Amino acid sequence: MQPVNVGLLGLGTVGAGAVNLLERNGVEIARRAGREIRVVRAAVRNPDKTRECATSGIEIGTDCNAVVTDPNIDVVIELIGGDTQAYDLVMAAIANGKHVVTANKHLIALHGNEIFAAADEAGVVVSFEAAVAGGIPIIKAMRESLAANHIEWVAGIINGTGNFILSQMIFEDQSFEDALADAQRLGFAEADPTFDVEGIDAAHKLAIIGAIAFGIPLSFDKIFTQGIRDIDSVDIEYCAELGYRIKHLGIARRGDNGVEMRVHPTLVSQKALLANVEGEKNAIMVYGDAVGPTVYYGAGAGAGPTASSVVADLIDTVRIMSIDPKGRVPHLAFQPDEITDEPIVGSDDFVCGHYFRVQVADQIGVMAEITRALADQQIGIEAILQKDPPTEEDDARVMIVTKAAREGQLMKVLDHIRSLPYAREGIVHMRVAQFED
Ligand SMILES: NC(=O)C1=CN([C@@H]2O[C@H](COP(=O)(O)OP(=O)(O)OC[C@H]3O[C@@H](n4cnc5c(N)ncnc54)[C@H](O)[C@@H]3O)[C@@H](O)[C@H]2O)C=CC1
Ligand SMILES: N[C@@H](CC=O)C(=O)O
Ligand code: NA
Repeated sequence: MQPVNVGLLGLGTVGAGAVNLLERNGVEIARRAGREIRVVRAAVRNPDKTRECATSGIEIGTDCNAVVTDPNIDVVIELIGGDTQAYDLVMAAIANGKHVVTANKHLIALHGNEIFAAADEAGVVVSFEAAVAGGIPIIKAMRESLAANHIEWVAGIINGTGNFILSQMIFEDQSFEDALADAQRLGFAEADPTFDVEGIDAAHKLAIIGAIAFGIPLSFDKIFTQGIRDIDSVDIEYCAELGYRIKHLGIARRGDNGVEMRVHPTLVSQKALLANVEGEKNAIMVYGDAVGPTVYYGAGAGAGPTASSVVADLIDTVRIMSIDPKGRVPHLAFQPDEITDEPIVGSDDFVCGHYFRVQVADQIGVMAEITRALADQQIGIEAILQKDPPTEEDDARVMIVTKAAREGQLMKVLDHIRSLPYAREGIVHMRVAQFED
């Protein structure tokens, strides 16, 4: 049988990782795919740059359009990132009848609805396992292996760079900036690392997870998004005393009013599996009504792990090239005409435990006032910690973890505390994870 010809867009961290993997495991990969797979052409920005992979046998140029229109190419792998040029190129590849593999969550989260419709129309597949949690086969697990379940919630650490930074700050005493620089050097970070530290990359991934879990359109712009930049090391310490780790989580959950989709720093019980996921590792919990909780753990970033998913998608693509398009696994798990809009709830309706840190003048009655404000909103207390601040001698710091409560009610409490004459400026608020392993 004729080999399958692949055209590559971008030969950076993941592109080189994919070429290396195809080279190293080529024989075994061909035995699995049923055909030999060869990368015949690649478009790069700078052809003179030294690559992290062998390039013999690959025609290297700078014209991406020439790759996506090349009649000799069967599958296009898009690894340039971003959602402008990548969008035009992926749509052009589809229009030219090519199957596409991409690791680009930014592209899928923002334009996936349109891309998948075009792919279905053209009878080609667009695969994107590497786009969510790098090397962890979470798309396949949710789209195929859990297909019998009503999925109730998904919660996970889905940005390797952010988790790496938090781990380095806690265990290596590294500064935020130094840890981010290391993540960039190691190839985990996005081209624009603000995507990692501001939670945007995690929100891209959560949009994909939510669509696949609940049969809704990709809804990136409706996701509540907070990053890790404002996490203060004192809160890391206080939360540890209270029995929690701070993790940056993406959470998608079906509630009574619709679907909750949120990305933010979260207090996770130290005993929970997710609390103990370190470095660039990712872990995702999926709760299905039949299967119960399941956990998927592994490397969420880096050349090898991401290439593992890219090449697995490529093998799948080769296997299904001869199958009738109607019989293929749907892009977003649900048949295209079964995807329904559901309301995505606003932050006032999030229901979870809350952590807040407030600094107050150390006077009699202050604590009673704070606990009364919580009681007035029917919010129970899980734990309280009081500490002296390092400098202001007449002040006290109060840290409270509440029981599950509607966020709108908690906000009323915080507004009330802010209005008290003895409350200092700047209340820190984080949410507490509600799931159990
Ligand atoms: N690095 C990682 O751990 C992971 C990356 N991804 C995704 O994989 C994709 C690629 O990421 P990396 O390989 O890390 O990025 P990278 O920056 O190392 O590589 C991208 C390459 O594409 C080239 N490029 C950009 N625009 C181009 C154009 N118009 N024509 C030709 N070449 C162009 C760049 O020069 C660069 O060499 C991104 O979408 C990223 O979000 C996904 C999962 C993990
Ligand atoms: N920058 C991303 C790469 C993988 O998706 C991350 O750090 O998780
Ligand atoms: Na994945």
